[in-house]
Amino acid sequence: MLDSNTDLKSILKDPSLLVEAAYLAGDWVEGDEGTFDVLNPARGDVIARVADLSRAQVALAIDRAYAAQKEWAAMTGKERANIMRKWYDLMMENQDDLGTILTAEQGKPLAEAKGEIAYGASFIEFFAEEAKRIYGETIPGHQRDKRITVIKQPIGVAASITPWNFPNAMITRKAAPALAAGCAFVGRPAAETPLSALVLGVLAERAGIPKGVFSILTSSRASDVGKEFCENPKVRKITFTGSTEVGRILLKQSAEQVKKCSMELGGNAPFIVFDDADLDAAVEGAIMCKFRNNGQTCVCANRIYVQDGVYDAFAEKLKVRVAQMKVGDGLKEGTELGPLINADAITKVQDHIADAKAKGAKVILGGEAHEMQGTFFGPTIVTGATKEMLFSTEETFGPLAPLFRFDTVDDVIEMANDTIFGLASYFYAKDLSRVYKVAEALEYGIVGVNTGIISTEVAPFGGVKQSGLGREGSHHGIEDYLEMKYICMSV
Ligand SMILES: NC(=O)C1=CN([C@@H]2O[C@H](COP(=O)(O)OP(=O)(O)OC[C@H]3O[C@@H](n4cnc5c(N)ncnc54)[C@H](OP(=O)(O)O)[C@@H]3O)[C@@H](O)[C@H]2O)C=CC1
Ligand SMILES: O=C(O)[C@H](O)CS(=O)(=O)O
Repeated sequence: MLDSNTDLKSILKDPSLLVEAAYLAGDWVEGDEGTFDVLNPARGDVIARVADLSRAQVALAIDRAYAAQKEWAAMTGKERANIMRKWYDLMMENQDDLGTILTAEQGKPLAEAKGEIAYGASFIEFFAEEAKRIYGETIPGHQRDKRITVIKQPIGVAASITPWNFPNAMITRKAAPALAAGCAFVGRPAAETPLSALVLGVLAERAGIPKGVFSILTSSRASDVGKEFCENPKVRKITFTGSTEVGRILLKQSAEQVKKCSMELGGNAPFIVFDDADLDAAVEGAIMCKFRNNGQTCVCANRIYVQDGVYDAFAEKLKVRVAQMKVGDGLKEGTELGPLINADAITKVQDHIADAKAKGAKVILGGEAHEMQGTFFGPTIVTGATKEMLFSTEETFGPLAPLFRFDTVDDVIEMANDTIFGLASYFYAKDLSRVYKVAEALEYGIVGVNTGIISTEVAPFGGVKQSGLGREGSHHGIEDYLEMKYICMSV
């Protein structure tokens, strides 16, 4: 475990995986703007000083990506797949170290961090296989002498901006389909979590991904990098995961050059427990769904709706289970809830609790900063939640579970859909006709039925309404990196 006398390198099996230079088109470079600090959220101390690239360096990476992409796209799908497969293997061989680096900079418990590495790697494995299956089609001609063929080609250079909450998987979920399609990839990781991104560069280099095809561009100036990505004509695709607010900025900036955009934005997931649900299973599902990554996940349950007849029983069972959850340093054995990412995250949780209390909600568990101080916060449950409270309209992004009471199926569908967001939703019920009715009525891109975990590389992940554009993962995920070309031939 990391303590104040031990640096991060010393607890890695392969210390060369921890790098502070940026990976600019196959070269490891210093930042023209110096360095910026990476903190361990569990302790608040500096664990690395990472290259702070200038906008000109970002532009250079794009130039090189643009040049390298042609040769990468010219390879067969199988050639690209073989290199990507090696990249996947290296990630899994180094899963422990990658997990340790992730926990040290992001805070989530080590078991969860290792789980994220396997999840992140699964996108590389999956899309490496898809590289061989980028099929076109033939369409019967509209005239006797016409033959119509449709081919799919890589868009070109894809630029990605990703958040701190899944510092590995949010990058691989974009880079893997991009590379499989034959695009080059330039990625800017969140300033809070650049180390998990840079190690992907180390392993990409070891796997033999050609210079220029994959870059990790660390910078403390998110908006400068975002502008370069959107304004540089050599970038043809913008892919983003993060808040709806920043998504809107990137969409506006991309409009000038009509760039293709994929947006995986905020959520406000309803989690519904009907009176015929298996309550114990619903409690376990709610815990996984709400407290995964300490609530800092855009598919986390944000509003928990419980039907009148089982409300009190569910609240009591949830309280008993959540009270047992162990809060601590993610690198410490047995920790189930790590710290939040920073002080702003704590403030947001506190604001949501204070607002709910002022409007009549009752805190039945937690509600206060944890005894460990810093950015630790005790898991919290409030009852008597109503639509006037802040968490009805805003993502809390923290360990707060508000319980709303409802009466009928129609009531809860109306409440669940009463939001600008539409990413993930969940419900627990047994009655089959109710299951179909509710699954169809929820205005969300993802519906979990009798499960609190829906993330997998084989399914299309994404939202409707202001939760985003496009889908990531599954065979659909590669389409966002391909252009369709129709060839009309007269014979
Ligand atoms: N969909 C999801 O998975 C996520 C949703 N969110 C939601 O957003 C809220 C705020 O979290 P936060 O991390 O601040 O999310 P942001 O949307 O602000 O950040 C996500 C990424 O965008 C970068 N960024 C910020 N501003 C710009 C800009 N103008 N141009 C280009 N890139 C930019 C950030 O960089 P930097 O880190 O350097 O600021 C980060 O890499 C959360 O509470 C949650 O509700 C947050 C994260 C993930
Ligand atoms: O893949 C996931 O489970 C999530 O994408 C993480 S997030 O984007 O919902 O936060």
